[in-house]
Formats: sequence, structure tokens, C-alpha cells
Amino acid sequence: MTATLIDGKAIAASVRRNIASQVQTRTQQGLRAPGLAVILVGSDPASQVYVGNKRKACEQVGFVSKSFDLPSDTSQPELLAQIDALNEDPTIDGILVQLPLPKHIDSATVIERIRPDKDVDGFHPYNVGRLAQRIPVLRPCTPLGITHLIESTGIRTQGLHAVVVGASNIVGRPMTLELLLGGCTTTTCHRFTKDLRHHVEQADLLVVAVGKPNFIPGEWVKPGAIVIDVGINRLADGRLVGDVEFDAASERAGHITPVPGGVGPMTIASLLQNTLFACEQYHS
Ligand SMILES: Nc1nc(=O)c2c([nH]1)NC[C@@H]1CN(c3ccc(C(=O)N[C@@H](CCC(=O)O)C(=O)O)cc3)C=[N+]21
Repeated sequence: MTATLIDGKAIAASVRRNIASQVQTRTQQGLRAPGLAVILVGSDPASQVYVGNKRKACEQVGFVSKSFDLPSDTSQPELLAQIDALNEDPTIDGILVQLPLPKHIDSATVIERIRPDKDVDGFHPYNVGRLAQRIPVLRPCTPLGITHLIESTGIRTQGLHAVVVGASNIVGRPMTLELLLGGCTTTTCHRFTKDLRHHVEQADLLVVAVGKPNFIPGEWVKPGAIVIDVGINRLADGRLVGDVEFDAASERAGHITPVPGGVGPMTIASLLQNTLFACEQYHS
């Protein structure tokens, strides 16, 4: 069996076209374009690339994007003051603080300072709580993007056994909440899980977000499963690989996401969707 590829790049491009046309409709009606503020503290090269991609995507769909590049020695009170100013700025619908933050800054405090109606990452406890209670509003971008990728296969998720490997606040946990919302029976695996292989082998739907190259052997994949690989790992030779052994997994899976070109581009598309949502539902 050879898996069908889930083309995240193409699906994300179609989401972006749809957003661009909605923005055009707004501006033709004399309404302002959605505004996103992206804050980067420090100069981690990977973060600079991601932030650059987010800013580019914003401009492509006609959003107003405001960039704040703060030095790595920015104090926590200074960062909070910047967030307060953006919370009050009526031209800003979304505030994104790129993670990870330098060690002297407490990310939970920073996330909680963003007004929930501008939290387009969906990380504020208010937004996570809304998702947990099945009344979602702004949803974490990577799990939201993955939900759209799964929908694109046309497979109904109700009753499937979904296994999420990784339990981070930004991917694993909210992913499990999305899958519960979709009617899956869910298992969340993490660093203390015993017999990971046993759980993975049960998965009709497998989402892996651990950040270790080729962490999941292809032979663990259940025949016909949907496999979503969130990992983006750069090898010594410069190649990008996911957390799943792609070639071997493709022999068994029914559908699989590639790396690159899978989950990553959808994460950015979801950020744009959330920003448009905040603009139209909260600030218009
Ligand atoms: N507050 C916050 N929100 C985030 O959403 C957030 C964050 N912090 N910190 C870092 C992670 C990472 N992330 C990615 C987004 C897009 C790609 C992406 O587009 N990847 C492409 C290209 C990969 C490459 O060439 O490096 C792909 O997979 O095809 C990857 C990773 C968002 N994150």
C-alpha cells in the first residue's frame, strides 16, 4: 500500500486565496483590513525565518502587519508594556509573540497578558478553555490547521482511535482537544508513556509532535492510518525531516503529510484565519 499525500502547501494556498478575497470584500466595503502584530524577542535564526514567513503571508492576503523586533535583553515589564499598547490599539486584531522566549521571561505571564480577543495563537487559557468545553473561538493554529488537513481527506473522524504523541501546550494538548471535538477516542502519549509502540499501533489517526527526527518507525503505523507529522527537524546534511520515518510509514499509511510542505504551511494559514476571525467577530 502506498499512502496518499496530504498536500499542506496546496491546501494552505487555497485557504490563503479565500482569506485574500474576504479581505478584498471588506476593503471594497470601506472597512479596514485586519491587522496582525508579530513580536519577536531576540535573534534565534529559526524564529527569524518563521516570523519572516508569517509577515510575508500577512501582506500577501492584504492584512496590515506590524513587526516588533525586540533585543534579547528586553525585560519582562518592557514586553508586557508593548503588549498593553497593542491590546489598546484599535488597528490591531491579533498579537503574536513568537515562542520560545528568552529564559528570563515567563511565557505563561506573557500569554495571559494578551487580550483573549486578540490571542490569534489561541494559547490564552480562556481560548484553550473554550476549546476544552466545546465552544471554541480562537483555536491554537497548528491543531486547527491539522483539523483542516484531516477534513481534506474526506474521512469522517467520529469513532476513530486517535493517538497524539507529544503533550505540549502549543500542539499536543490542544490537538487532543480538537480530536475529541471531532468525535475521536483519544490517547495522548508523552515522555512518561510506557510501551509507546503499543499505543501507536492502535492509531487510526496518528499525530506526532515531539521534535525528534524519525522518532516513529514506519512499521509501527497501522495499515490505512492517517499520519500527521508535526516535526520539523534539520539534519546535519541540511535535509528537513519529520518525526515519522516517512518512506516506511508511506508503505502502510492510507494518508500522510510530508515534511516540509505538510503541517507547517497550514499553521500559518490558520494564523491568518484566526486574525480574520478576530477582526470580523470581535472588532468590527
Ligand atoms: N507564538 C508562536 N506561534 C507559532 O505558531 C509558532 C511559534 N510561536 N514558534 C515556532 C513555531 C513553529 N511554527 C512554524 C510555522 C510554519 C512553518 C512552516 O511553514 N514550515 C514550512 C517550511 C519549513 C522550513 O523550510 O523550515 C514547511 O513545513 O513546509 C514551520 C513552523 C510556528 N510556531
